[in-house]
Amino acid sequence: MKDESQRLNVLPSGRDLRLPWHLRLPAPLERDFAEFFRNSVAKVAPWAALNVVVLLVLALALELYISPEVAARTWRPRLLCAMLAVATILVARHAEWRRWLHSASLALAFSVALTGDWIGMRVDHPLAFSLFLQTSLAILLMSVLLRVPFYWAVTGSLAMIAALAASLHNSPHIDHQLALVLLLLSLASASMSLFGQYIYERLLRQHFLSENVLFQHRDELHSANRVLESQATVDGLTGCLNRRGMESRLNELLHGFGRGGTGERASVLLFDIDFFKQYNDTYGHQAGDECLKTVASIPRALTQGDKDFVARYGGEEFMVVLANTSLKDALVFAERLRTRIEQLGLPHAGSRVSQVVTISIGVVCASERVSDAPGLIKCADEALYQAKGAGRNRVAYMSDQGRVAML
Ligand SMILES: Nc1nc2c(ncn2[C@@H]2O[C@H](COP(=O)(O)OP(=O)(O)OP(=O)(O)O)[C@@H](O)[C@H]2O)c(=O)[nH]1
Repeated sequence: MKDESQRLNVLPSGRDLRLPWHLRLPAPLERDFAEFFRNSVAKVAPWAALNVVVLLVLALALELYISPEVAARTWRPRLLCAMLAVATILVARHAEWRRWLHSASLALAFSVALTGDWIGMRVDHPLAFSLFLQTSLAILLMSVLLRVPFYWAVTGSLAMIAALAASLHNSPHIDHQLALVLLLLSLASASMSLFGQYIYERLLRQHFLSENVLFQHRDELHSANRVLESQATVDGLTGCLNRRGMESRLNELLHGFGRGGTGERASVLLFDIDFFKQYNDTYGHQAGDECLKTVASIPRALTQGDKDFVARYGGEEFMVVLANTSLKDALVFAERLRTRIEQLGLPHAGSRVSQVVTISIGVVCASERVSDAPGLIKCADEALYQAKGAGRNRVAYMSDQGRVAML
């Protein structure tokens, strides 16, 4: 019972939206998410990188304030950071380079952190230790502004704090107590930013999953609609258009032909299998179905234009519409169709006109006189009726003047 309901419920449900605590999604979704994430990061990366440049300029101003000598010694690492920030902007701008975006962001964050540590070790000034706090700043930049994926951010933060600890250990100006305070401060800001990063990425993944499920719903609905649409316009037995499909295609094709509309001249052929009732009576209804399928396959194979089509008009009555075709050409087509079906040689013992299955055809071409679908069908029907009356297995047509004649 449960299996049955699962089978019927092909659309994803709310349960598919649940996200595990570790945030990882199944492999194909994870790949799509990575792409989605990079694109979302790309939107903020230029601003984040610009932010870095502004911070570097402010840091330079601070150094100049401390001593121009300090600034003179630190321009190289600052320049490297600025260059990396600009590189990050460039990477974010090109879709094909974006897969390097997170690596570029991490490189930038490391440079910011290491620059601070490096300068801090060399500046002999009580304010020097503030430069060590760039590790915390870099972690914040990386996690919040540059949006490095959570697991990368955790690894990157640990590496930066380890680098900070090593720098502090080697710095002659900073005593152990101050070093511990700096480390704890960095750890505290790193945990805060990582927590924020975790929440942010969770929300982003949730949003991505919801969108994904919505898209799946939309695709399922589209394909269901396509199936329904084709079921509504195609005849199940012969695969031709049904009457509804025929009417809409014919109206679309003619659309105001002869009255300044966008439609074009078309010829309509209506044909009917001769003595089909007797065929059914002689060979049975199932054989009758097979006969209908075989007969329908001939005009379908003969029509070539994109806009031409074959429709099952009624039980054993079919319609062929030839777009942009004159009456003369339509009559050539009709005669070829009649001959091909006769040449199939399907035995028809009940027929009074032949030993094999034959058809009668009525043809009309759109003109100033008749240019709409109902008018053309009526004329083709009238010609078909006369073809039957004249002995069947023949083509009759209605001229532009409205007279029916035999081919
Ligand atoms: N096997 C089968 N027979 C069908 C189908 N649809 C309609 N028919 C049969 O087609 C026959 C049509 O009979 P009529 O309208 O008298 O036409 P006819 O016997 O071909 O006579 P004429 O058109 O005057 O030559 C009927 O016996 C219907 O039962 C179908 O899908 N399958």
